[in-house]
Amino acid sequence: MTPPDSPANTTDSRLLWGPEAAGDTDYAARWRRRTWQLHGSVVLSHLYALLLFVGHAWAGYAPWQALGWYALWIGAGMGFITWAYASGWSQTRRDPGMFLAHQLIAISGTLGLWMAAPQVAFQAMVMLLAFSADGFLARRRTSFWMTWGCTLVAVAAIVYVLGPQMRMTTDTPAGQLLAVAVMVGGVFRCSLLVTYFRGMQYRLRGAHDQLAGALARIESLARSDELTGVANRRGVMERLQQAQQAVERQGTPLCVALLDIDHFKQINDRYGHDGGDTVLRAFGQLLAAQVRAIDCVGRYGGEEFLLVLPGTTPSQAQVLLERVRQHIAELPWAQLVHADLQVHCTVGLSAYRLGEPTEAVISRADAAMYAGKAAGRNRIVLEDAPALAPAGLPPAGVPEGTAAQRDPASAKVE
Ligand SMILES: Nc1nc2c(ncn2[C@@H]2O[C@H](COP(=O)(O)OP(=O)(O)OP(=O)(O)O)[C@@H](O)[C@H]2O)c(=O)[nH]1
Repeated sequence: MTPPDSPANTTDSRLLWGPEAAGDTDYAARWRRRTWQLHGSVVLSHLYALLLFVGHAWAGYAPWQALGWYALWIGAGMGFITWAYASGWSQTRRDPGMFLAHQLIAISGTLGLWMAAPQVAFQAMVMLLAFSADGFLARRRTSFWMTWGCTLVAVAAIVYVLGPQMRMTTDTPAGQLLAVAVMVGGVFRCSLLVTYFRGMQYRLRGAHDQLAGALARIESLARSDELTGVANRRGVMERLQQAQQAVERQGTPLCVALLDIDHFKQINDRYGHDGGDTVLRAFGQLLAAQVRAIDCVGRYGGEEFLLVLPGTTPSQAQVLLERVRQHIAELPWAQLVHADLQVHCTVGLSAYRLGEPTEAVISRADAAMYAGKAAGRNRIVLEDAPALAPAGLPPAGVPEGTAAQRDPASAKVE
């Protein structure tokens, strides 16, 4: 019944600890409700025990006087605990669930009855064990061991002292019925505890599943780019590092490509930030659709995308990138942004060399990409290779031809 530690919101300095002390009002309300439920179940169990002892007295197995003292003791104890909960006094104790008090009242009451009416010792023992089963609920080590220690000592002492007088009340039909009722009550009380723990287990499992789901979503968000839906820089770099490790083990090829949308600033200037965002989104989604499942597309910077292509040679990568380049040109930009818009990109491609850091392969792809920009854009440049013009397009800067031929995006947006 003792609450676990809880986060602090606003604190109540009158309290030593517990949910109210930590200012967790939701948790405090839940905890109070559960405490009252448990307390209610204990009170009902005592009432049931009392009823059984009334039966025993009525059947002549126990003196009415002993029963009276028992009822008085348990009634006073339960009254005290109810007051402690209701007044908030229990919250100032180190054991706000009053766990130990519950146990001591039950154990001492049952022991008293046992001594006063040894004829019902067997029944009292069953009840004592049932009440002591609450020991499972103790959070504090001392409460747990004190409960079990007291129970063990009490049972052993009584068995040694009253052993010869102990007997089952099975010599009359009423006694048999009472013995069965006692057993049923004991088992019922234990099963209540099991049900309580089962409920707690399910609640914990539910909370755990929710947390695991939330964590998975957070992890995925931490690695994906909100605008385009592809991996963000962190995500694509992690993927590159994983690919690098596999390549180091297996010696398979690995290529990286850096794709930079040409004259993106002018796209932004002419069609607004929303138009630019639409271009980025469509660009990222097209890349993701064109690559294999083991490849990774990530937004490396503003209008720069990084492709990680494990198991791919530079010539295979060039085929893929050429296909991507053509698909980009064929995207329905007129519907997406504006009829005048044409989008193309410059790509730098490099192949991973065994033993080098991942930054090195990216830096070569970056250098190749800048070589492509310098050579007129809209082309794929392999590291250490001359930045040739793409098939079907004259190299940028060629004086003859239209502006669109030289540089479609810039020509349209300038
Ligand atoms: N709409 C939009 N624009 C962005 C985003 N991130 C960066 N940018 C813009 O992208 C533009 C990049 O411009 P530059 O680095 O000059 O490159 P560029 O205009 O593409 O020129 P080149 O790369 O030389 O062809 C800048 O104007 C940035 O503000 C974004 O998330 N959304």
